[in-house]
Amino acid sequence: MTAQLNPRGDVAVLVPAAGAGVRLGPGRPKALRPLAGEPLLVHAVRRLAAAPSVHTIVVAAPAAEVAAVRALLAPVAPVTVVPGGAERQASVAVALAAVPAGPEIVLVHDAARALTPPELVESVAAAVRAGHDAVIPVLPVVDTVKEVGADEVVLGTVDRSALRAVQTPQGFRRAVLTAAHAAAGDPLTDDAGLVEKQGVPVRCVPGSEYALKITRPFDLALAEHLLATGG
Ligand SMILES: Nc1ccn([C@@H]2O[C@H](COP(=O)(O)OP(=O)(O)OP(=O)(O)O)[C@@H](O)[C@H]2O)c(=O)n1
Ligand SMILES: C[C@](O)(CO)[C@H](O)COP(=O)(O)O
Repeated sequence: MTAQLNPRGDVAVLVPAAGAGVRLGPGRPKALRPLAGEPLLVHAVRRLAAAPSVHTIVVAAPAAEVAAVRALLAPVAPVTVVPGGAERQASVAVALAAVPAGPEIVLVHDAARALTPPELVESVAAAVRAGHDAVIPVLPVVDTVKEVGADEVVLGTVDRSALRAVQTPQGFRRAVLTAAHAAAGDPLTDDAGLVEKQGVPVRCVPGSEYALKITRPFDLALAEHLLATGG
């Protein structure tokens, strides 16, 4: 059944989904690869559409797959599909430009984080609504972290108490994200990085283990297991 988005919602979600998935190995663009019989992107969009605050979803698809992605997502939720760029940052910029007037909170969410629960979408949006201009979900770093030289010899042990692993969705007041992308230079790996460069404080909220980024084959196997066991 096609989900309905909330016409009174205040959140637009941009979904960069144009990556190749090189680290996953040869195959179709990552967002279109199957997870328990459905493309990663379908899992991701279904969960976004289940978040009550979401008014708009814009997907940046691989340029050659725009028509296919429109057809794929039509039964899932009403979404806008645009062609993505060569870098994640460019894909986000194209999607941002396609957001209609209305939503004043914009979330950016990797298609590759296909099992992200709607509750995380809501908690990030709520933190922006509460007055934080930029919000990221984070998890503590669980391993010891070493700085290593080019010769693979350890230079030192990093104090991990101040480190966090960063997930998506990352949430922003719309004007803040728009300004950060307008000022962007060389591509960065996340949108909060662009906002940081503008001097805007970025607030952390608790992330979710289910928001793992499916990057390597092990991650896909883990996601399959999580789905099979009720994730
Ligand atoms: N030009 C790009 C590159 C990445 N992405 C998206 O950004 C998210 C995070 O990127 P990542 O998981 O690293 O995906 P890939 O770039 O596809 O991975 P790889 O580096 O292994 O090719 C993904 O949903 C991916 O589709 C995008 O929209 N446009
Ligand atoms: C945006 C992101 O998912 C936050 O962890 C991450 O930075 C994407 O990085 P990648 O190198 O493109 O996987």
